[in-house]
Amino acid sequence: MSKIQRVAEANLPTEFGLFRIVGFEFPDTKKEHVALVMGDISNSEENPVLARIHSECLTGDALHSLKCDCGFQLSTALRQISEAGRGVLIYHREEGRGIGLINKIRAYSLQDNGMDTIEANLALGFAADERNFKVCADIFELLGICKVRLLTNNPAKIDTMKKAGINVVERIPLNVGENRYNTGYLDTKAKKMGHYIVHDNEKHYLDCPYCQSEIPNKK
Ligand SMILES: Nc1nc2c(ncn2[C@@H]2O[C@H](COP(=O)(O)OP(=O)(O)OP(=O)(O)O)[C@@H](O)[C@H]2O)c(=O)[nH]1
Repeated sequence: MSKIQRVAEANLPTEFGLFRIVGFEFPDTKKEHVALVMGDISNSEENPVLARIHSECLTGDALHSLKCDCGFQLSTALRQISEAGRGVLIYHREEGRGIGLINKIRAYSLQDNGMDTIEANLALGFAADERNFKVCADIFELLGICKVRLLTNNPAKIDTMKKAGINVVERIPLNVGENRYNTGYLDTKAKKMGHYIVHDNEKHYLDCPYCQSEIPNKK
């Protein structure tokens, strides 16, 4: 498979401020991803860039679903980047953890009947997570970024970045939008996928190797 290429860019005013939107495309498959960029990101070696890898979730990001935390994470990440005046959000077009929108709806139907988010994927013949985050490392590279402070609860994103040569100097938790419709989903991600989800404030400090410096009063 060919490597993704940077193919287009323009200004994108948003409710969180003025971003540049940069478009990326695989020459052979025409598969597209985008990044929203704010501020001067050219000097990440000296000043690591606040960054978010956000996988596509039409239901959460655009249709205000409460079944997941995606829409809340998207707006919070854009707000945090805007407040910092500098950062990048990669909008990673891997809907439904890579199974696509219609299959995610099929998975939701199985969840309506009692399965959790992982069991539903497996029952449909997919892996728990079909995403490939390597393309996001390639996008960071095309943007000239080598060091990031990553907004995420997902250890797989950090591992893939590190293996691909993107230095994650800090993990910044993104625990927002918990509600009675997504508590089970968040629990499953924590228990079965190792996500650093916090219900009580201490937990992720203890579990997350990237957050050790934040442990209050740690000896
Ligand atoms: N298959 C499936 N996908 C889901 C479900 N709920 C949400 N998703 C998808 O899960 C993905 C969540 O993306 P992210 O929020 O970037 O990733 P994450 O793995 O939760 O990691 P962080 O948010 O960075 O902690 C999106 O692609 C959603 O469309 C579900 O029940 N089943």
